[in-house]
Amino acid sequence: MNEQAIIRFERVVKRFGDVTVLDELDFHVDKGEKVTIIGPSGSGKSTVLRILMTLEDIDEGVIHVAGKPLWHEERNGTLVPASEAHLRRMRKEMGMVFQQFNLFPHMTVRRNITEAPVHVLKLSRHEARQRADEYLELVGLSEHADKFPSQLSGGQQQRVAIARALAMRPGIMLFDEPTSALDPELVGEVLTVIQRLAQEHDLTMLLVTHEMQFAKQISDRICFFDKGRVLEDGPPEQLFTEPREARTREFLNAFLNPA
Ligand SMILES: Nc1ncnc2c1ncn2[C@@H]1O[C@H](COP(=O)(O)OP(=O)(O)OP(=O)(O)O)[C@@H](O)[C@H]1O
Repeated sequence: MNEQAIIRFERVVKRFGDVTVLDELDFHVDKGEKVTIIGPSGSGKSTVLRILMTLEDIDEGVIHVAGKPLWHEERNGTLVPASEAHLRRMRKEMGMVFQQFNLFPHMTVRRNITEAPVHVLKLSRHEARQRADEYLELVGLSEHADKFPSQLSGGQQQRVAIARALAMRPGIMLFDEPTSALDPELVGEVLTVIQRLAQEHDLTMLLVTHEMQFAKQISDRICFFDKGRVLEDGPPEQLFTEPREARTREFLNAFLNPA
């Protein structure tokens, strides 16, 4: 067992009806590690992130986040299903950036960022505003603070979504295909922000992306998912150039040399 792990899945099963999406998944991310999940469509990549954000529950197994069970609580030495209060506490450990930016359309950019710190962390409006401005600067959008999301490009909206997640100061950031809804010319600005975060901040990052070149640059480790399990993982220089498994090779060949 890996004691460094800040995220640890142990024999996690997730089913949707008759379909087993995660099949006794063992998976971990160490503190400070940048990990990218790649794999075929339907292999369970997004489900892993959605389970971590408590948007989906699990059928079997145990997940630990920051040393505590996520979907369970310890009562009298045994694990029982987590209460809503426990899930709320655990959610604060993580921030998530979705494919669709999910900003509140009727709020300004700054307000989008201050809402959760005020309501969840109980910061004063003044503190939350200062914090919002700090993160808007980090994502290069200070001059857009008073605009509404519809007045921004997709790339800018996604950078606001990143600032919004960071404003909760989570130890772990989850990115679910953060550039796949963007026009190609807007992908770079979002990747640049994520890359800067990876290099300059002491965050644990777990990313699902089809941007292989980017994954190679920022990741400490790549996990190849197949049928709800990690088929193989390794540092990018190894996994992209000398994958051990035939399935990984097939996937990478099809991906890097589409017909
Ligand atoms: N809420 C749901 N209800 C029913 N089935 C679902 C639900 N969410 C996901 N699935 C199914 O679970 C499987 C895994 O989905 P998931 O989104 O995790 O795959 P993925 O590896 O992220 O794929 P992609 O690269 O296409 O996004 C898919 O077959 C999907 O159709």
